[in-house]
Amino acid sequence: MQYVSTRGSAPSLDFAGVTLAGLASDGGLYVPASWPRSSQDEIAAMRGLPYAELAARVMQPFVGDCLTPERLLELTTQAYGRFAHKAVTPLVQLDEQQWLLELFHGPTLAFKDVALQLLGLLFEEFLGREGGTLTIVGATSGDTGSAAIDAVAGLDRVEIFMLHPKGRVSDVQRRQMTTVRAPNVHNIAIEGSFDDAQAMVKRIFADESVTTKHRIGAVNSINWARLMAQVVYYFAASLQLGGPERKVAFSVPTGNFGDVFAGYVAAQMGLPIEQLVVATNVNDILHRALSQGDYSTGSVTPTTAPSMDIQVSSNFERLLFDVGGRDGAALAEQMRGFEASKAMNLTNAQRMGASDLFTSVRADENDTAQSMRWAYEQCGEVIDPHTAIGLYAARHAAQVQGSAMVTLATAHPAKFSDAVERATGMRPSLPTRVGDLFAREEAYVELPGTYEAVRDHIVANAS
Ligand SMILES: Cc1ncc(COP(=O)(O)O)c(C=O)c1O
Ligand SMILES: N[C@@H](CCOP(=O)(O)O)C(=O)O
Repeated sequence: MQYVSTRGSAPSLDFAGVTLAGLASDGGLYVPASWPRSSQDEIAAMRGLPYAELAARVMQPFVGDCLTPERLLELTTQAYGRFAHKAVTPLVQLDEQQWLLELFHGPTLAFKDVALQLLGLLFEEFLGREGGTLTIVGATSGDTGSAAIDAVAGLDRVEIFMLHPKGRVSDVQRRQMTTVRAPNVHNIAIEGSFDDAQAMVKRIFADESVTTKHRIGAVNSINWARLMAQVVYYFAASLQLGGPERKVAFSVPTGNFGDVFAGYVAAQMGLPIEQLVVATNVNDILHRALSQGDYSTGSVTPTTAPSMDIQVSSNFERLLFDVGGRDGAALAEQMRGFEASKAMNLTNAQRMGASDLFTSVRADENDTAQSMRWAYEQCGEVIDPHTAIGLYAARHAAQVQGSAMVTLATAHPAKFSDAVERATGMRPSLPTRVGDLFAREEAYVELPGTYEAVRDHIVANAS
């Protein structure tokens, strides 16, 4: 399997290459040169497989000959061995039509663990073969940071610098990052928003004063391997609910468009998906883009779902590339315009292409709280604000008769216990597996929100 850049001019790479590269050298994102397809019989034959085996089966075409099937299975078995639930991503039924897909049974209590536990192992595997080290620079609105740090803390060949927006992540999220004391982990709180942090990360990849000295890597969903691992749970849920014979719809709390793009990939692979509902909070650029073609940024409003407080949604570029006819030169031009003006209109082809599978719903803070209350009072389920936005969207999207609707439950409610308690009167407690988070000492530096300050700090501290 070869991968091409959405901006058309970076060299194509194999799976090991894209895993270590993160971002393409032309500023684009890597996608498979073509989508591997499975027949309905092949998909049906995956029913009943343990999660690690299903993962290896679904991911093998993307990995190609970079890993043998046996080695891939060893890695998925190791990655998912740390999950607290045997099913890894269990389904919970809410009513006749609504289901939750719980993605928070990993070590850091959010869906990011599903991909990052594997990505840490892939880094070790490929760096072990090639030699050398990787300096990871990442941006987080809370969950990617903790999951990535957990996955790479203590690794010999990897060092991580994680940027989070100061004061805009929950206490649990911050502590999950800043209490990890390993020599290869560096936490940075910047003045500004997640978008500011993400823009700095992308800029570092293009900064020769850094890249000539350090091999820069990515743990954000700009890294293809992240998305690939997230495709698997769409298969897992569908197969349990009668797929591939029955079509299933998914509602996905969305920020950087990675999780929902993984659903799109599952559909391209042949998994029958009825609909993908893009659920946003008041930072609703994706809702405006999908419903009106208007992809223009505003300022970011802090909400009770901080991990979705995002305006510039990295992976939307992957969708625009695929539904817009895979014209890298044209997309590069369109993205240059967007980067200059912070606004763009989708082309007709992009709008029409996206509307085949995607719909969108926006939930404000009131809707989010009400959704948490509904889940608790009507179904006995305590859910976090991000999941609540997904569930609100699932219940308000134009329904397709008869299909099961699965909301991705992206974080454990205890990561956002203040917001959950305010909405439901019930304070969720942290599972014991996260340990004594509030007793441990934190370590992080605070930097101004300028690129130069962050770059200089990384250069001065990278080994
Ligand atoms: C809990 C939670 N839900 C939803 C999202 C949005 O996911 P994505 O950025 O893949 O769209 C995030 C952040 O990525 C998150 O941390
Ligand atoms: N919500 C995310 C933001 C980063 O998204 P990613 O999926 O691109 O890593 C977070 O929790 O950090």
